[in-house]
Amino acid sequence: MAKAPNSRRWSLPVPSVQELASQHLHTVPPRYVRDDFSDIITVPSGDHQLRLPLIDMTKMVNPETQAVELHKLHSACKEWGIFQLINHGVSDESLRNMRKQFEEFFELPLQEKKHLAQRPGSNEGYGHLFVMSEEQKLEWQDMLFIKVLPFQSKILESWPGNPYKFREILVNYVEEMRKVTVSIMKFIAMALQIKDEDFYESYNKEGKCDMRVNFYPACPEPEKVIGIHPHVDVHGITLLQECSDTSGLQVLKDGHWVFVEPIDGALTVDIGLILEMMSNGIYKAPFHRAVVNKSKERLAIVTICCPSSSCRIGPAKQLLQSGSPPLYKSLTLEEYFECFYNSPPGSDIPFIDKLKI
Ligand SMILES: O=C(O)CCC(=O)C(=O)O
Ligand SMILES: [Fe+2]
Repeated sequence: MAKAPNSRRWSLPVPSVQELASQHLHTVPPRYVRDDFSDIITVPSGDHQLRLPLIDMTKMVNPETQAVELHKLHSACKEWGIFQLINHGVSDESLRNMRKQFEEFFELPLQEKKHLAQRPGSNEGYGHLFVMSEEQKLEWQDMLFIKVLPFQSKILESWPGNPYKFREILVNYVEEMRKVTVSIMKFIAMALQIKDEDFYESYNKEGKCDMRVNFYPACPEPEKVIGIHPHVDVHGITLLQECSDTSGLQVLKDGHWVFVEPIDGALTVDIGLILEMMSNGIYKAPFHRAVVNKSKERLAIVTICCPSSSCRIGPAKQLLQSGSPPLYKSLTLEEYFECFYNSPPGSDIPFIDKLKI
């Protein structure tokens, strides 16, 4: 039996769900059956669904429409913590190319993908996150986790070399994602009336960025499994590219799980806990999860951004000048992640609470 991880920094190896799904099972194996969820709805119900706020980047740039769009952005971040972003400047070509590369990666034979399998001690690679015991229930997904920024030539080797254009396309994609992240953070600073340039510049050249690409195969009993368990993102900000029109991502809004309906070319932007802390709780990192589909697979490319490691994680000083008390502790990025990785899996709420004053 493999040695169990002693922190969330690495994960036990688990079977490939894609391989399981290819056996055309009629039922899912017990380890995937989630009796702990009673509210799994796997297809949008139509008329009465709430819709995520939609933010248009060009309207934030245009002086004539800026004030109104910034107000929308502020409300979206306060009330939802997540929104869909259109006209964000990332080219269709870049989105399409990246999607194609990841689709091709997941279509490779298992043996080929296993060249990138996670190793004990690290989350990087092909596998699963946060599996810490042989008894733990599993999610219905396979995942590739790679570090992308700050870019160093040695991290190239940990990226797929097959498909052969993968690395070149990823370098371009990440550069575009970095630009859009800095722009969003700049508009968020404006919406919060924070004048400190570090608030957004810390996501620029020294900013950290990882990618998590989730592949959710079709599932014979989708209402019995979970694609990704409810969680808040612990980083600064997450940009998610949907690769098809299959919905799966859900956000908890006023006690209800709301589907994020894919919009062609849009990015879904999700506030992470670091940004919640920096905004002194004005913005909230939302709980979200993914469900899976009976007949369709789904692929989501998730770019996870953090400020540079020299940045202090805690309420922005300008938000405290009016006498508002800090609601969160202030710590280094390293201390912050130490605290996260050493919290047991499934304990996101205690983790957040540990950071509150
Ligand atoms: O794949 C999805 O739709 C959700 C992914 C997600 O929440 C994550 O990777 O943190
Ligand atoms: Fe997430």
